[in-house]
Amino acid sequence: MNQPQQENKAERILQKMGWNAAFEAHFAPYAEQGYSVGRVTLEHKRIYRVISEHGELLGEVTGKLRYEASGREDYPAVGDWVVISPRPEEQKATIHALLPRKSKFSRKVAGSTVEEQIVATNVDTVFLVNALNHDFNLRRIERYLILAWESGAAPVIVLSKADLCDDLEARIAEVESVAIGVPVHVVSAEQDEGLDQLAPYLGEGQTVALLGSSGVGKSTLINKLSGAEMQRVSEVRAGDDRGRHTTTHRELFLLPRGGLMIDTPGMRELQLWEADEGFRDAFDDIESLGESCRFSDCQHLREPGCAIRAALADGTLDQSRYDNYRKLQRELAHLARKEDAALRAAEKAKWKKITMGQRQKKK
Ligand SMILES: Nc1nc2c(ncn2[C@@H]2O[C@H](COP(=O)(O)OP(=O)(O)OP(=O)(O)O)[C@@H](O)[C@H]2O)c(=O)[nH]1
Ligand SMILES: [Zn+2]
Repeated sequence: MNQPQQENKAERILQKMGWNAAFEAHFAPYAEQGYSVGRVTLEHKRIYRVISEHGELLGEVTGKLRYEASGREDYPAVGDWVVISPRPEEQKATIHALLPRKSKFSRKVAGSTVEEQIVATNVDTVFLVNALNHDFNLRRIERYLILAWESGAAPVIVLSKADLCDDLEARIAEVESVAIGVPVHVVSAEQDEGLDQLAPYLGEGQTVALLGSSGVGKSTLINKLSGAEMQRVSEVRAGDDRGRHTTTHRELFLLPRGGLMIDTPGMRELQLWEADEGFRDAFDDIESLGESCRFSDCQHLREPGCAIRAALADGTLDQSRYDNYRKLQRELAHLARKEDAALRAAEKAKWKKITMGQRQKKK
């Protein structure tokens, strides 16, 4: 292959992986210094699988990055674009830096620490998958919307298992009333219905992540969109073929018809933990109603000129939506208090360690 052809091919790989002008602009200063770039598809014990124009490489971060990192959020996560120096002959790379994230899904690290753990980044669209069976729950959709808005990815509601529902119109109307302006699509992965509605979100280089409770049909949907029993099945089969395992298992993967899918275990267990902006976006209707109360510090209890109570009375605001709003607000406030307490405890422990160290030195 001649040089330009090779360059074109390399560029095509990056484009398929979601490379765009915005990332390119952030990368420009690194490019000048001769660095390459790649996207993280899997993390395992601080070893990162990275797709680059040099193919798939195993990356490790530099000591400098580790030294300068103030927490887990400064380390690469699945979906990240990373600045690398590749060693293609060894299929390895050194990771020097992360490019700024377009969006991120995070959760609190398990246990009493208050560290943020990033489970997926640079997601363009998040499918909020909800089954249209007895599990259907508007309040859960409201909760997922907070997570979605907080992440910076655009939410799309996917109502799955349409074959189990005989009142579609009513369900859709209910969902639309709590997810104002959010696209809603009805599918049945099992019956292969409605899936082409999802194609626009899966154009070349577009990244989608799935959020939804256990059993709503996320794996089934991924398998259908992959056009094959790709995800879990290949992992099971990998048991008798080690070589295959390493080449097939990824948490960020290309779909055969273009588009990328993120399916990390962390995404599947995502809980609400910190979401000021996400909360306001998800309940924009209620928040703006509250702003038109006569008193700016209205508690919406007995005050005259309360816009919220007026809306509840005339039915423009649904009581159960408002109740959930209050409930989630309390929950977030409670989490924030817990975090503050944990943060203070961590600070205290740190200072104790430092002062003890100093005392020891004096001895
Ligand atoms: N009737 C019907 N069943 C479906 C449909 N899609 C998935 N299912 C069934 O729902 C069950 C759960 O599906 P999964 O795809 O494993 O659900 P999941 O969301 O990946 O679940 P977790 O892996 O636990 O998060 C399986 O028994 C599927 O066969 C559908 O469109 N219609
Ligand atoms: Zn009020």
